[in-house]
Amino acid sequence: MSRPGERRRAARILACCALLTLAASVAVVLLAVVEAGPLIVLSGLVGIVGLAVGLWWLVACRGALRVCGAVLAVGAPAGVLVHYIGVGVWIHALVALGLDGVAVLFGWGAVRATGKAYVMRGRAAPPPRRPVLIMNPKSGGAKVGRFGLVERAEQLGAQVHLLDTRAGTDVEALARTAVADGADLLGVAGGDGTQALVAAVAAEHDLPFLVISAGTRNHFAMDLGLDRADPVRCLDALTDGEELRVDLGSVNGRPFVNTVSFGVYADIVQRPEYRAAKTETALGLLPELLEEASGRVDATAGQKRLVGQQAVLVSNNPYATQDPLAGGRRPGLDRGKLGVIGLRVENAAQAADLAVRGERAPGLTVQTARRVEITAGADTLPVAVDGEALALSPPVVCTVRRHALRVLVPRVRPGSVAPSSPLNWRWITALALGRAR
Ligand SMILES: Nc1ncnc2c1ncn2[C@@H]1O[C@H](COP(=O)(O)OP(=O)(O)OP(=O)(O)O)[C@@H](O)[C@H]1O
Repeated sequence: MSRPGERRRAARILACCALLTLAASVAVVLLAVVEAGPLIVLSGLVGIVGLAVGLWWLVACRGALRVCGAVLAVGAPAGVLVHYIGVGVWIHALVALGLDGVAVLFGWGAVRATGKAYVMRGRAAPPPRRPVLIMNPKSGGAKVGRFGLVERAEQLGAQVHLLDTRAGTDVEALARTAVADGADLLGVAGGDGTQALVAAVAAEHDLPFLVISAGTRNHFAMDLGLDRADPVRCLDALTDGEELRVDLGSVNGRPFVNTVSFGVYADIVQRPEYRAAKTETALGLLPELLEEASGRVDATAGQKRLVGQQAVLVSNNPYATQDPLAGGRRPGLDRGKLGVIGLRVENAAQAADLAVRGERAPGLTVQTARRVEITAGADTLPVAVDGEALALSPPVVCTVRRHALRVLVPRVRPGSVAPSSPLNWRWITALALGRAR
């Protein structure tokens, strides 16, 4: 489907389907209200509030209140379900939820058909002649060995350096030596922290950088649209690649590709016991960390001041926070902006407010900025940079360098591209009526 006329027609059909499905969902809810009375709407709302309050008590309190929180967090949604079963509308609820999901899918289909979905555009790039790849044999549960990455990379003409995980390797120095020896591409098979360090050296020398999804989380690879299930596919870039220009973050001069966290999360990941027992460690520390004034940070994001935040997340390009289909993803890595999410929740009422009103609640700030400065009362601040635990001296300044990094990616990438902004139903309606520009 390449011609504009055909695309427009397809977009209009999909927009009509989205609106019809949404209307069907509303009709099902109205039918349920007619059959069972308006109390079911109130019941749903009470369920959401109960869940939020329960979760707050679970994470922020200890002892009996924590137990009550766990019971409430499970009991509130279960209570709603029992109520809906009792009055015979649970099928309505399920069908309405399902229809909402389908409506959103049609909506995004319409957006994509118009070509309005944000896509990072690659440009043709010649294959590298002297690629050097740094591989971490331990990352991602030994993916380098399991997927035979060394052998495959060497078959494709790359020189491979394995990290010495016993002694520890200075990856930055290794990358600099490779450049001095004539590498015309640097690449990493490993975690995002290692990716960032080598990416910065590549950016400094204006060399292309190759990301191989051999880490545990591979968030950078995910938002580049790379295959996270099979890291071998990332090596296709060496023979059939294209180049993306993406942004590189910097926190007090140290590079980052994904996120920098301040506040409770950064504090928790500093603890040595965290790696082995994530949930237990978090639950053990959260009540004090959420309460303590000393752990709070202030942030200045562009013109906006965020005071006394329990957690601040700064990301290399903003996350699609409102998209149900794109949650936890960045639609583009090339917009020259930092995403900023600040959280300040003092009590159960504010947690409930957050659950009901989302981004409109005062406890949550979501915005973008080109520079973010974090200050705190303490001399050193725990900071998680791409998941790595560090301690930095405040003020901590995060900036982003637009298009600083050339990333060589396979021309054919299976990773889907996340939509760029929340679905705009007014625009979808205009599209369905043939009035959208
Ligand atoms: N520069 C290095 N030199 C030697 N060993 C390293 C180095 N960096 C990491 N390692 C070792 O490799 C292990 C895994 O590394 P890393 O945390 O980067 O990968 P990962 O946990 O799979 O990725 P991520 O959690 O970022 O997705 C570390 O626990 C450490 O033992």
